[in-house]
Amino acid sequence: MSDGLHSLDDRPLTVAIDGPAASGKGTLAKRLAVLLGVPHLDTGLLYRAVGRRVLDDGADPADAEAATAAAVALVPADLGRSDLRGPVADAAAAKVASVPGVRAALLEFQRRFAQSGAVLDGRDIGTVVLPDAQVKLFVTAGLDVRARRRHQELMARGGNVPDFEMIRAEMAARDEADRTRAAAPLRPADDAAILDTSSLDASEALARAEAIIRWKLGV
Ligand SMILES: Nc1ncnc2c1ncn2[C@@H]1O[C@H](COP(=O)(O)OP(=O)(O)O)[C@@H](O)[C@H]1O
Ligand SMILES: Nc1ccn([C@@H]2O[C@H](COP(=O)(O)OP(=O)(O)O)[C@@H](O)[C@H]2O)c(=O)n1
Repeated sequence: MSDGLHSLDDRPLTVAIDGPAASGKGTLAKRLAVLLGVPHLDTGLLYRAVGRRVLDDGADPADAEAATAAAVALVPADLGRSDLRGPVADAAAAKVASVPGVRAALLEFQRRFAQSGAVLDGRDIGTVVLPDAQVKLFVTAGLDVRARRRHQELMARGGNVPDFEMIRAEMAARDEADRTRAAAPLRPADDAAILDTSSLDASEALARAEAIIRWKLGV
């Protein structure tokens, strides 16, 4: 564990990071986990993997029964698939994520993962998965900034990349669906600190997050 960064009480240190698409929450979560010496779980991968399973079965990711069955059948190897990124996986993930049965099936795994301390990033970590997390961050950035980051990320990965306008429109639609769904909508927890990374690079965002954590933990 990093110098002086430890839990407030006897509980293992848990950090909940939520925010919209490509706000930088995964990059921050990964770096914070290294800093704190705890494991990191990218919970978006769970929904992406469920979406892929439904597509493999030739079903509609919005079909609650098919999506719930896929979530129940999820195995760790699914998270290592190479086709979990890109517009098709994005859309499928957001559709299965609005199904309550899917969310229920994934909840226990996420909580167990955090039992000995962890950093989790997603949409409902501070509100539903780990409501008692010692530190909650809501990472955000302007839509244009986020769409540019995702566009560059996909370009660097190679292959067929949708143009910027398309990425921006699909991202706005997915954010809206995540914010307005009935089941665990995307919103900051009441006790979350808001971290806007629009004009911060990844190192600056990490430094800001570390300062927030030190303040929260009083160290
Ligand atoms: N603060 C930042 N400034 C600039 N680019 C960033 C920043 N944080 C992340 N990125 C880049 O933006 C893209 C999306 O970041 P990521 O952490 O995957 O976002 P999220 O997990 O919120 O979807 C990645 O290519 C990442 O390298
Ligand atoms: N804790 C979570 C994580 C992801 N999700 C869903 O899964 C989708 C993909 O999440 P992600 O974190 O991988 O997406 P990006 O922010 O990387 O674009 C989101 O758009 C949500 O619909 C969720 O509902 N709850």
